[in-house]
Parts: sequence; C-alpha cells; structure tokens
Amino acid sequence: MERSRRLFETETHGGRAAYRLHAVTVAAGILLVLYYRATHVPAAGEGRATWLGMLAAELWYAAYWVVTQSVRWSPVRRRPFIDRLAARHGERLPCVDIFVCTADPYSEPPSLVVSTILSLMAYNYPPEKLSVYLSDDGGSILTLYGMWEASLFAKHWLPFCKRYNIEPRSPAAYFSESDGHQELCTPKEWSLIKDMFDKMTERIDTAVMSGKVPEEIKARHKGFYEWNQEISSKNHQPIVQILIDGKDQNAVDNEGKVLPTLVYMAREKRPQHHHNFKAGAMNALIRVSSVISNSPIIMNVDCDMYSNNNDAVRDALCFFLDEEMGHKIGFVQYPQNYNNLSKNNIYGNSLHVINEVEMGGMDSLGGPMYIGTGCFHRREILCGRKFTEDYQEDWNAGIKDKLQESIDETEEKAKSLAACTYEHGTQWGDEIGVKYGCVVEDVNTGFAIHCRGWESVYNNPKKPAFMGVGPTTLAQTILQHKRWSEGIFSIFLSKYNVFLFAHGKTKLQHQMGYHIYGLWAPNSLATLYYVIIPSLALLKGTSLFPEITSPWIAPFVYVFCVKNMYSLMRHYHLETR
Ligand SMILES: O=c1ccn([C@@H]2O[C@H](COP(=O)(O)OP(=O)(O)O[C@H]3O[C@H](CO)[C@@H](O)[C@H](O)[C@H]3O)[C@@H](O)[C@H]2O)c(=O)[nH]1
Ligand SMILES: [Mn+2]
Repeated sequence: MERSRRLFETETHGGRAAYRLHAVTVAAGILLVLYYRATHVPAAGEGRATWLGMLAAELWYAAYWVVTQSVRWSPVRRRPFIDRLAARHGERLPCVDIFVCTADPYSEPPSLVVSTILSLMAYNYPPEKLSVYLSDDGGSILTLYGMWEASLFAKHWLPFCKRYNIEPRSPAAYFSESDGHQELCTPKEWSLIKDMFDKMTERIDTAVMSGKVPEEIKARHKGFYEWNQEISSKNHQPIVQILIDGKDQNAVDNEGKVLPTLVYMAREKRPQHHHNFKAGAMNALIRVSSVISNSPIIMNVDCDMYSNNNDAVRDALCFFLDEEMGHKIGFVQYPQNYNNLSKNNIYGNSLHVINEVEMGGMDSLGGPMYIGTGCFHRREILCGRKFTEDYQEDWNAGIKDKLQESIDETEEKAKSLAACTYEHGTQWGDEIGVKYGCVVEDVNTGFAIHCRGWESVYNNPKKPAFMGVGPTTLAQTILQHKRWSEGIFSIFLSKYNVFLFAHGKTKLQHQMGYHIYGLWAPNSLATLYYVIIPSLALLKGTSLFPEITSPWIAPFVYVFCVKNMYSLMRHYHLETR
C-alpha cells in the first residue's frame, strides 16, 4: 500500500473554467478589434500608414496574448511529501553537492556569503552526504577568509540549529528576525552564539575594509599562502581549498557529529582567456566537485540567496525519487524570492506573475525554465545526457572511498580541472555543462535539457525555500530587466530559437511559454508605438479609435477593462494569500 503512494502530488488550480471563459471572451474581443482595424482603413493620404501601424501593433499584441495563454490555460501546483520519503528511504538518501557562486567581495560582501553558506550547511540532511562548494570569481583572499571563519563557526552553529530546530538557518537572517528566543534555550546560550556570530562578522568586515587578512590568521591555514603580490582578480592560478573534508574522521562539530564537506574554489583566470562569467564558474565547479564528492544531485544558488527552509533538499528529492515520474525529471526549480522588498515596491520586483502564474503554467507543459538559482539538477543531465526510458540513476554514486587519497592529492587534481585551458577543444560550454555565450546562460541551458527529452518540475512551497536580495531602485530594476530581455531575445535570434530548435522535441505550448520572455524586448516597440502615436494623432485632430458613440468602441473597452481587471484580481488574491 505504502509503495503505491506517490512522493509528490500534482494539483490543478481552482477557477480554471472561469479563467477559460474569460479568455474566450477576450479572444472574441481581440478579433473584433482586428476586424474593425482591417475594415476601416482610411484612404491613402488620410493617415493610412499610421492606421496600418496601429493594426500591426494590435496584431502583435494579439499574437503575444495568445502566447501568454499557453501557461495560463492549465497551471499546476506540486506538493512533495517528505514524510513518505522518510518512510520509504529513511536516511538512505543520495549525496548532494551544493554550488554557490560569488564574484566580487565588495558588491557581494564575504559576511553575506558566509551566512548563505552556513544556512546551506545546516540543511536537515545527513551531513556526510552534503558538500558545499563556493566558486569565487573575485579570486579574493577575503572571501577565502570568510569561508575559513565559516568552517569554524559551523562547529557551533550547526548543532545549535539542529538542537532547537531553528529557522531560517542563515545566522544573519535568524538574528535579524528574532530578538531573543529565550523560549528555545537559555538566554545565556542564545547570547553566547549571537555574540560569537557578531564577532565573526565584525572580523570579516574589518578584514574587507582594510583589504587584507591579519598575519596571525594567515598562519593558521595553508590556503592563504596562495596569494602574493602579483595576484589580481583577473590574473591568477587555480585555487582549490578543502576547508572541511567530510571524509576526515576529525571533521566534527562541537558535539562530535560529522560536518558537511566545505570547499573553496577560485578557477584560474588569465587576461588572454575568456572566463564566460557564471557559466564558466559553474562548469569548473562541476568538474572540481567530481573529484571530491561527485554527488548525483547538484543544487545551485547565488551567494545572496540563503536557505529559508531546511527541508528543501528533501522536498526536491521527493521529485527525483518518485517511482512513477522521477526518472523523467531532469531538474527541480524553486522560485526566486527576495527578502528585501516591501509591500509597496512599485516596480513589481517580487516577480509575482512569473513566480505564481507563469512558472506553474510552464510546469504543466513540460517544465519551468532553469533560472540560475534555487535549482536542483541531476549531475548527469548537466553533463549532457539525453533522456532515455531505461536510464537508471546510480543514487549511491558519490560516496568516495575513505582511504583513497590525501587531501593534497585531491586538491591538485581539482586544480588541474579548474585551469583556463582545460576546456580547450572540448564540448564544455556547448554540449556539456552550462552553456556559454549568452547573458542568460541558465535559460539556454535549461532549454537544451528540455530538448534532450527531460522534464522539469517547479516547486513553490508556501514557505519560500530561498531568499535573496532583489533590486530595489529604478536603476537596478532597469538594469536587470534589460539584461534579462536582451539575453532571452538573443536566444530568440540565435540558432537556439525555441520554435526552430525545439521543433518536434518539445510541445508547441511549451515553446510558446518560453516565448513569453523571448518576446519581452520586441514588445517594447509595439508599446512605444501604441502610447506615442495615438496621442500625437489627437494633436492633429484625428482619432485612431472609434467614436465613443459607435458600437465598435465596445470590443476596445471590453478587452482593456476585462484583461486588466482580471490581472488586478489575481494580484490582489496573491497579495492577500
Ligand atoms: O563572472 C561572474 C558573474 C556573476 N557570477 C555570479 O552569478 C550570480 C548571478 O549574478 P548577478 O549579477 O547577481 O545577476 P542577477 O541578475 O541577480 O541574476 C539572476 O539572473 C542571472 C541570469 O539569468 C542568473 O544566472 C542568476 O542566477 C539570477 O539570480 C551571482 O551569484 C554572481 O556572484 C559569477 O560567479 N561570475
Ligand atoms: Mn543577484
């Protein structure tokens, strides 16, 4: 009986019939608008070109609206059951490698990275099966210093988290949310750990401010001697430091329990070699981790995204280990949530529409996109494997033989894999690993995975699994949107154009879902035309819309009001959820 119960459930949203009815009437309205536009073209010389421009803009909107319906037609929501996972697998769970990327100790301060790292190390998961890797594209001794401090503080922080089952497990987030959990433990114990954390943060911030690590600390770890006068962030040898070796019997916390493996990596950077940004870092991490832990599951987050739910790893495994569907699932994506936005954020940076509407819709069509953070992949699919029905994952992979080799040997091997020239003449960045040459490398990579036959799953639990730092100012918002629109539009124009490349490989509706974003950038042309031209025409005394007394005004008003009212209602519903 127990075996036949699924590890996750797929629910459809309520109110689908109402939505579809509304969509059908809007479609009718759009058709009437187009019909009016096409049958009332003015004579040549009386503003025909302007009129046809309006027709073109409206045709574009109509097509774009149809594209957006793909994800709105039958969205789903997934619900994993970790109790069933526990009943069936106990602690016999696969090893998981966690990749964190950071790029600059000044814009992404090491003290922030440290809290993220600690939150990930503190997952409710067998620590001997967890390995956390930090890629530092800033190649900074300050970030290594932060990591070294984290490896020491973890010995106190992890037992504290587990003993009192606290949440969130990012110490920065935890201490800023709670001003004394005396009901959990004695005030003395609480203050002690808080004090320890504050002092560590202060030491790290002081080091960052002064730009160097104190000599007496340098003497305590060999890793610091990798840095000398000549090293800069753009020109340095590969650095790999295993700060906590999970295979080492002595790597235990202050209660004697095993600690997760913790690794610092700064891949080699040379001015004459292109580094391919985050995608390059991810690929180096895939290789470096393969000689250290080689876990079959890889999770990745940006350094500003801490874990907010200590069961997120187990939740994700409910999908991969599900007996009916699991073998088809290539990756499990969580939404990108931010903890620094207020309710009054006027730029829509909370990504409500993407997170709550569109990703769930993509999930019903073949799976959400890979958005670069908060995602769990099978290692094999990141390395290019095609989906086949008979593929059997080796869930025991990754547990390395304890006596195999020394830490130094492993580090040397790992360094050679993080060298600039390693990828020359290989398929890395193309068929293997995260794709290069695109600003939104993640979307392109996820798309290739879908084309290789895999599905993905979107898990959006009520309690967010990850919390990051979102843009708050207009300048930051514009920069991010420009990057996303430009990046995705460039995929549209490239040989990976979703309609062409995925033709026959994925469902048409799924391809349409991708185009919601692929067409963001050209949408602006129709919008500019539509907001500027009719106003200019009014100055000249001609109206580009029907008279208010004409029956033809009805479809225009209907489409405008109903579509926007529906969006407002959805928004209100989400805000008050
Ligand atoms: O050369 C680089 C550049 C960036 N990063 C890291 O990549 C992450 C994302 O970069 P960021 O500048 O913060 O971009 P965002 O716009 O915040 O990123 C969003 O959009 C990106 C492109 O789609 C995704 O990769 C990210 O995961 C997603 O959070 C950060 O952790 C960086 O440290 C590197 O490791 N190396
Ligand atoms: Mn970011």
